[in-house]
Amino acid sequence: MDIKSVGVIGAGQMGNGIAHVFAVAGFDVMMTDISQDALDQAMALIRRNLERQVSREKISREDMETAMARITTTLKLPELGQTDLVIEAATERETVKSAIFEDLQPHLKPETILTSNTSSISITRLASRTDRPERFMGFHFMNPVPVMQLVELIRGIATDEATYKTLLGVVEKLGKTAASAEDFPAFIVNRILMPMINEAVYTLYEGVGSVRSIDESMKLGANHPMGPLELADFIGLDTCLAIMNVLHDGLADTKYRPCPLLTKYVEAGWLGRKTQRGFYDYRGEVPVPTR
Ligand SMILES: CC(=O)CC(=O)SCCNC(=O)CCNC(=O)[C@H](O)C(C)(C)COP(=O)(O)OP(=O)(O)OC[C@H]1O[C@@H](n2cnc3c(N)ncnc32)[C@H](O)[C@@H]1OP(=O)(O)O
Ligand SMILES: NC(=O)C1=CN([C@@H]2O[C@H](COP(=O)(O)OP(=O)(O)OC[C@H]3O[C@@H](n4cnc5c(N)ncnc54)[C@H](OP(=O)(O)O)[C@@H]3O)[C@@H](O)[C@H]2O)C=CC1
Repeated sequence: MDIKSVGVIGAGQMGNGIAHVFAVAGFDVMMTDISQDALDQAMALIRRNLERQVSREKISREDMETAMARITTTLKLPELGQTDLVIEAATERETVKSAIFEDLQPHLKPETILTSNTSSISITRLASRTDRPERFMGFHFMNPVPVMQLVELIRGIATDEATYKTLLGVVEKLGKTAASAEDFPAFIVNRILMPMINEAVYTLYEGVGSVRSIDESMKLGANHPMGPLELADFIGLDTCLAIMNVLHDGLADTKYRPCPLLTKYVEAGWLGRKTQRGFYDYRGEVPVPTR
């Protein structure tokens, strides 16, 4: 199937990055969210990130303006029904995602491919609640989307070969690299990355290191571009906790139990960069550790 138009659901950090890369690659993009504020902020952020690419001579100013013109926003989810490919990038909660697909379904063209950018939730289960499990896939971008090369492709049990091949072609058109993962909790990247982040939180919780010493250790001692706590703040602590819960419930193994300190931060509403406070406080000039 030839994909020309894309619908993006959720204008958070992933939704805006996904809209950005699809628009630059020449697709028409329609983005929706439940809040007009989120849509406005996302458009402003896309412009800022495109400006950054122009200033680093990654794209021309003309290409930037063409890309911006390809993105439209709407608060009306049904309007996305006419797009060729839908990418759901709303909050990492199964009830939220299922409700979105249920609301969208009556408005979909028969041939539209449905995908979810979920970090961890069963693709087979999400697909089974739609009218097209054979045209449903996990389409997992990494953060920040304009920079990260990888896209995980996750087939549910019913996904057909034509859908998989279509998405492989889309990834190629984006100039990114696809990796196939089987549909088990958190797939590949987060199955490995999230227990490491959770372990970093335990290391903090048990007093083995401070926020700063843990992050410095992994940056300078293991050559990670960001320390694990800095990365957790970057991803969003709510998302990290949601992924750990999916791993814990889905694999029924205590080695995946979320650290109580991670839970406490989320309960406080300290979700990382997006709320300006997490393992670091971002409200001042420079980030300051909160423990
Ligand atoms: C949770 C999940 O489900 C899955 C996930 O996504 S897990 C998270 C995966 N992501 C990571 O692990 C990210 C780890 N961190 C990094 O790789 C780096 O710190 C980083 C790329 C985010 C920033 O790198 P940095 O060197 O500190 O910053 P900076 O110099 O500003 O940026 C590097 C480049 O990216 C570009 N960039 C950064 N953010 C950008 C954005 N949002 N949009 C466009 N370009 C961006 C910069 O312009 C810069 O480009 P050049 O190489 O052309 O100069
Ligand atoms: N953060 C990361 O590093 C990565 C995240 N992901 C996955 O991407 C998805 C989005 O994550 P992320 O962008 O970080 O999360 P954010 O919290 O930044 O954004 C989620 C957005 O979805 C909106 N939303 C919530 N419910 C609905 C709805 N019913 N319809 C439309 N929009 C809705 C939220 O609005 P409001 O704020 O008003 O609730 C918010 O704007 C999750 O599934 C996550 O696991 C995948 C790869 C990396």
